[in-house]
Amino acid sequence: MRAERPGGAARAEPPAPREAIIEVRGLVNRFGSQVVHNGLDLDVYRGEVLGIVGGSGSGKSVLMRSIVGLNRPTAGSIKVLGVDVLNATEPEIEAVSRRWGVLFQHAALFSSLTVQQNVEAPLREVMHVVAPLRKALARLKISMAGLPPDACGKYPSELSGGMQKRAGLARALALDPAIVFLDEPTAGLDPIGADAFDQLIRELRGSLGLTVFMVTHDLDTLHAVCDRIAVLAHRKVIATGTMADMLKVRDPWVQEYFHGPRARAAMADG
Ligand SMILES: Nc1ncnc2c1ncn2[C@@H]1O[C@H](COP(=O)(O)OP(=O)(O)OP(=O)(O)O)[C@@H](O)[C@H]1O
Repeated sequence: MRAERPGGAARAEPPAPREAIIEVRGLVNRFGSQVVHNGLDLDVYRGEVLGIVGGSGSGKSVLMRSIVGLNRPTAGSIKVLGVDVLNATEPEIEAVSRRWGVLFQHAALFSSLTVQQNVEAPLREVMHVVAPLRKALARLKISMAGLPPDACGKYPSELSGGMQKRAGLARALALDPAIVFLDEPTAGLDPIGADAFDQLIRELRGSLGLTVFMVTHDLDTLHAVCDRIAVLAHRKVIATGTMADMLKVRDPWVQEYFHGPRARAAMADG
């Protein structure tokens, strides 16, 4: 929307302030003598796709697991959609966790259930949705994830890696989440499958207004899908910004990662 100046010339309105829907402050994660995070701060803004990068073992998965309640941090605070998840009551945690979906690295589907049953599971267990509606909603999510109708009756072992990821995504979308957490969504996919998955994430973000928190090593994905990148190193988030911002960061790991030949190829393809 544009406002008219008294003189008639159009003036752009200032951008709306960004709303942080995940706020991590002073996060510490220690396993025995190993300190993985030490005073980590991070904000994730509503509607953005944030890519989390960092060397192997830098604590990307531990960060994601801490936010979704699968890892109890040693210290710090985490707010998701305004809820202090480390100090909330059980009903508060249950309510807020319905508002996010998680796609784990290996999709983590129940192997003894069909795709349809996998996607129905949260609708049945969390929302107690009655069978006919549950089946219809599951079919909708499966199609939103780009799977054909005949995938509904298949077991995970009958699907390709890319289809398993899509089924995992369909399950993550089951409860109409505000936030989706993706752990290495394109790992193990061939380049065409990875591109298609990138495109799907972009489309879903656009159509559903999702906020996406994505752990990834995939430079093409960072370039194609992410609005912002957060770099984990030295037990903290050492830089956040766009791909262009990353090129200016002086840390040696960031320089090597974003200036290397693979990064140049990803930029050139974009
Ligand atoms: N439950 C746990 N108990 C002990 N150590 C753990 C636990 N979870 C994670 N770690 C350790 O924390 C460190 C960070 O692990 P994490 O899986 O978050 O790394 P990452 O950045 O996701 O790595 P990668 O890119 O290789 O997947 C690793 O050294 C790992 O061994």
